[in-house]
Amino acid sequence: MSAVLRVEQLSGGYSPKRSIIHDLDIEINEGEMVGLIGVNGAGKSTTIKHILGLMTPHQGRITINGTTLDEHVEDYRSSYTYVPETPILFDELTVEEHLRLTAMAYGVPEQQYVELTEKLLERFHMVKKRKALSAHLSKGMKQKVMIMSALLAKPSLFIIDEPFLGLDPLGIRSLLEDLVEVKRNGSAILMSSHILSTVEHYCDRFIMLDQGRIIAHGTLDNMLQQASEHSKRAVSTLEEAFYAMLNGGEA
Ligand SMILES: Nc1ncnc2c1ncn2[C@@H]1O[C@H](COP(=O)(O)OP(=O)(O)OP(=O)(O)O)[C@@H](O)[C@H]1O
Repeated sequence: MSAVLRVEQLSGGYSPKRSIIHDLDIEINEGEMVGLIGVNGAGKSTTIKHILGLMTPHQGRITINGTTLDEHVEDYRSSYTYVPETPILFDELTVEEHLRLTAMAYGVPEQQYVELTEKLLERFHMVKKRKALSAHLSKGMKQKVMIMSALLAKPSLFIIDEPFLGLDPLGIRSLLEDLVEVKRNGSAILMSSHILSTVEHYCDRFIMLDQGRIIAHGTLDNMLQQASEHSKRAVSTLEEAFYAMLNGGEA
């Protein structure tokens, strides 16, 4: 397996004098889904903004497919898609026009665009809304447009910030099933979420942040073991591990 995303000794923040995230090392390989977890303000979004290239690190190096943003800005940016927590769409474009725009930006071949678009509109129950302006969509539907665009682009790396909140149960199921397929096809996924009972079953590894530092990482078994050792009691779910690690050792 080769690393799609490699973050080495990353520190960064909003002011040059004060780092919010500290010495982060993250590696995500082809075909892996990694969950980024932590309490509000732990530094998940700040980490993601650095990986997206929206913030300049104070220290450290970030590569996607071996390339830094500074080396090849276009290669770097076209290697990932980002699904933000709050959908960002063009009000005056329809659902289909958003998908078309994504296909153009990521160089998706026409035949693939046509086939995938039909499949995605059906999978996400959006066929009837294909001609709707995004301004007229519900919050969850807007989220689905972002997700469908990401899936259409088929990048090496998916960066997904808290995807479940606006989605109905059918949408969540479709997203998770599609992410499993995305992994099977060799892409890497970094997903931030507070819905631990869901990510527990889908992520291959986890990174737990607290005050901008990694306090636990590894597979579910690794996390449970670290939390058990930390709290000196048996821990059997990711949610319990979360409490045990962050709540003064109390599970
Ligand atoms: N634009 C900003 N300017 C200055 N400080 C910020 C900014 N955005 C976030 N912060 C600070 O950075 C720290 C980490 O915030 P961040 O948004 O990365 O947390 P998070 O883990 O994504 O939280 P949440 O789960 O609430 O989304 C917090 O202390 C926050 O106040």
